[in-house]
Amino acid sequence: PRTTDDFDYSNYHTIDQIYAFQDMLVAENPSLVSKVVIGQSYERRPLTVLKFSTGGTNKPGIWIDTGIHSREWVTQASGTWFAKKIVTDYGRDTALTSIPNKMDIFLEIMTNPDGFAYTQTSNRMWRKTRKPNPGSSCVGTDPNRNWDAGFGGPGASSSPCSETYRGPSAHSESEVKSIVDFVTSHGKLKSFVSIHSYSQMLLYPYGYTKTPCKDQNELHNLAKKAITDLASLYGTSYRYGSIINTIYQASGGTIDWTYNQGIKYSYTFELRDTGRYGFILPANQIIPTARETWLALMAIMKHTSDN
Ligand SMILES: O=C(NO)N[C@H](Cc1ccccc1)C(=O)O
Ligand SMILES: [Zn+2]
Repeated sequence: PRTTDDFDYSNYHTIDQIYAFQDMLVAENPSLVSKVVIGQSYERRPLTVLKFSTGGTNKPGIWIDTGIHSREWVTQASGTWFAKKIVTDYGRDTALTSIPNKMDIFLEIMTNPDGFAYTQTSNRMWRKTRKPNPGSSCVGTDPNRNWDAGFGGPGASSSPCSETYRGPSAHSESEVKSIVDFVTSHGKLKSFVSIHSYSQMLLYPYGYTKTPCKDQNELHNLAKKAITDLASLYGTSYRYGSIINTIYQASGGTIDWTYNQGIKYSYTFELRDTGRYGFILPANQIIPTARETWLALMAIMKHTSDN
């Protein structure tokens, strides 16, 4: 496609097509969108973040990532649609326009590019990173267990062959450490949303402990509002609650770390479906999934912007 207007949002794309999309979007919208490279993957692919900003310095920010688990293809596809939605609605939709006027939005679409490339060439069901593990024939670390939040506790594996291998140490994966460094240096993120599939859930901290997070009531009520907005479009029903109570115990998870950094509005989405297709969601569900999820994201971004 020559422009992001004729990019096919209703289909899955290759890693190169998604990188090219990001560059096209920046080129078409230089006053709103820029590309920040926050690091490199193990195989030296750039970790690119789209920044949506109306300028100014030291503004608060909102972070959204998709594709941290590479096989969850509807999330990178939805992230692409979100990026186009922001530039389309800015200056046209009042609710959206007020967000970048107050806060920068950071969107990392390809958060695990090595794993994503691997799902396209070798194993569609690949989840982890692609860094080899010394002393093992098994490759990769689960980037949703590698964060320094209850790291190494119950709900992660010490075996390199496990899908939930936590890695040799917290932040050992460059795909994770690059975000850690970005979050730390930015210092003013108010919301952090990490998007996975599947199960149709909206989850907030904690996963590593049953202890309720201090903002549990507010996060629970906001989650309820967000999934109600989501359901208003096609009736898609989501469950919501803390990670440990809603899905299972998991240690070293992304949003447990971001929440403990003081980023109050930390959420994980589990997009469609509930298991009929699972990670192999038909492409004709990409746009409906992106549209309904956007309503929930708008609820979270509006609440973040107002508080
Ligand atoms: O894998 C997915 N979804 O794709 N999420 C599950 C559950 C989860 C969600 C959020 C934080 C920690 C754990 C996982 O095992 O990582
Ligand atoms: Zn996942």
